[in-house]
Amino acid sequence: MRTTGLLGGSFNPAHRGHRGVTLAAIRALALDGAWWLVSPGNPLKAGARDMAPLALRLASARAMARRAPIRATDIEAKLGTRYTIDTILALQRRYPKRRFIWLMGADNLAQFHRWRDWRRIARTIPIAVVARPGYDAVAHAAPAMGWLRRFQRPADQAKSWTTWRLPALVLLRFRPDPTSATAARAANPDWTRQFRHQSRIPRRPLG
Ligand SMILES: Nc1ncnc2c1ncn2[C@@H]1O[C@H](COP(=O)(O)OP(=O)(O)OP(=O)(O)O)[C@@H](O)[C@H]1O
Ligand SMILES: O=C(O)c1ccc[n+]([C@@H]2O[C@H](COP(=O)([O-])O)[C@@H](O)[C@H]2O)c1
Repeated sequence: MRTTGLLGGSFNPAHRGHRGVTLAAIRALALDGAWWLVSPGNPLKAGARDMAPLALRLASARAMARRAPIRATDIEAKLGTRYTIDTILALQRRYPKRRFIWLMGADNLAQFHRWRDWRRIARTIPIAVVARPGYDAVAHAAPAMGWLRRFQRPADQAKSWTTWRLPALVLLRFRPDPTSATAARAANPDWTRQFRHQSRIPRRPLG
């Protein structure tokens, strides 16, 4: 049984924080690897004016995932899903022999109650939340935590996540990484330029 972490995101662009927290989560959860689901469009960010085209965000994610057990994918575009609940159900159907865990940063936990069918997501897949600088208090006070807290598992048992009854939530704390795509865009507003020539290269399918 292969175990895979799923990190959904805009990756506008991908940065070292994505790579660092994914590698740390792979270790903490004893995963075989992780897939980055580069979103065709976060439903809560519809109309964001500085959102680069999917092909360029995917190219940046592939570059950042290089030489790591991480696959950067546009699988949501291929599946035709945009809402996380639909993506998870489709992936579980398509890969019945694989066990998935949903990874997200603490900032996303603060918004989680606004996601479509968020309680159903928690009943469908275990969730690992990664601490993010500045979001500790926000995450603990997150509206979704009012319901999720009772399903929280100790971080020192994280490696046994495949045995957990759902819902199950674990809060992982590594050395917090302050990197963000907002800061990366501010430092390099023209970041898409370096990926323009790579964005049409096809990749082998997920195994
Ligand atoms: N430095 C980080 N520490 C912990 N989690 C992170 C970090 N950077 C990104 N993530 C998580 O990775 C996922 C995808 O993030 P996303 O692509 O939106 O990057 P971002 O840096 O949060 O972007 P932006 O600054 O544009 O909001 C989210 O679950 C987010 O919480
Ligand atoms: O399903 C939803 O309603 C939903 C609402 C907001 C965000 N998400 C997902 O959350 C992930 C993180 O998005 P982002 O833009 O914060 O990187 C990404 O996979 C989105 O598709 C999902």
